[in-house]
Amino acid sequence: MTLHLKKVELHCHLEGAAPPALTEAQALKYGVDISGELRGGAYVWHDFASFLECYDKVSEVYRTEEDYALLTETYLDELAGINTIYSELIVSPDHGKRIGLGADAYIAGVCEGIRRAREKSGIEARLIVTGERHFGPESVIGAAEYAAKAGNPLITGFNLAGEERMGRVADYIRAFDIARDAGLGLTIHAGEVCGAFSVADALDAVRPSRIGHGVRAIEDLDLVKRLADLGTVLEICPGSNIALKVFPDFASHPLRRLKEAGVRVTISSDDPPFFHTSLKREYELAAGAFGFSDAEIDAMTRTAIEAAFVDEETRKALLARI
Ligand SMILES: Nc1ncnc2[nH]cnc12
Ligand SMILES: [Zn+2]
Repeated sequence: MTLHLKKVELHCHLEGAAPPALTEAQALKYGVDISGELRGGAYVWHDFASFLECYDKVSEVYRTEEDYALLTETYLDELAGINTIYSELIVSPDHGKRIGLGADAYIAGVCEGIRRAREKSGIEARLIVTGERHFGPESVIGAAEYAAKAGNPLITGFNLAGEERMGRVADYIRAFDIARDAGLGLTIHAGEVCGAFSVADALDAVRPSRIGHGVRAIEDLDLVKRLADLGTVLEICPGSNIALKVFPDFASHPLRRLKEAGVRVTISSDDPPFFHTSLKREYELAAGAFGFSDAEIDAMTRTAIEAAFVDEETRKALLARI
């Protein structure tokens, strides 16, 4: 039982958190046939590529500022209900553009959702703008430029997500330079679908303070030592990794081995309903399948706050609550 533990989440894609029932209602509202992507209350995909396609299609039924406010509020309310005090949501202005809403209205809706949730429960949230590799390198630069120029105090980070097998991290350096120059925190999806080389690429080309997943670093023990020495924080999403068959089962998942090697690890849910998980379940897995004590779980939560893309005053206030 982990309900009593305060929780923090650093890695959750907003559209990836869309409850199937809400998506169903949205599809009905707009007369969109979603039966290829959502059946029997579950999202339908069979591998990483088809997951990304499903994700993009599901995103198309969130079309207005209010749709995004509702989606954000719904997810943050769920998190607050399990004792979560801080959440970083990965948002993609490109998804807003693709449905004709536009990046500004997309972000305005998300910010309104944050405001509503915070008013009810006090949950604190920040946004990480992401570029999607499968939308092409130019769009990733566009996402970085958008994040840099937005002047929105809730946008505090920049990420690279999407099809990891498309290009190498070095192809996206310009986007990260733009984000770094704007003072945004940097994180990169690496070592999820691709092997250890992808994590090494991220460190060589960008050296972000955090890496999304990074779990396949375990294939190269020198790289694991490098992560530990650098203090790079891994945003680990065990349920996602098992659903995507990155590892066959929790017994072979490297969360504990990475932690014991001195790597700074945290736990998140990634795209919870797509992967039949939730932040609640990820904390339960940490206690159950991985056998971490409450003190060890609290230490990971503290690591997450230390690595959060927030101002120092907020960080201090959050740390005081663990
Ligand atoms: N797990 C994941 N990896 C890469 N890109 C994503 N976009 C949404 N979920 C993702
Ligand atoms: Zn992710």
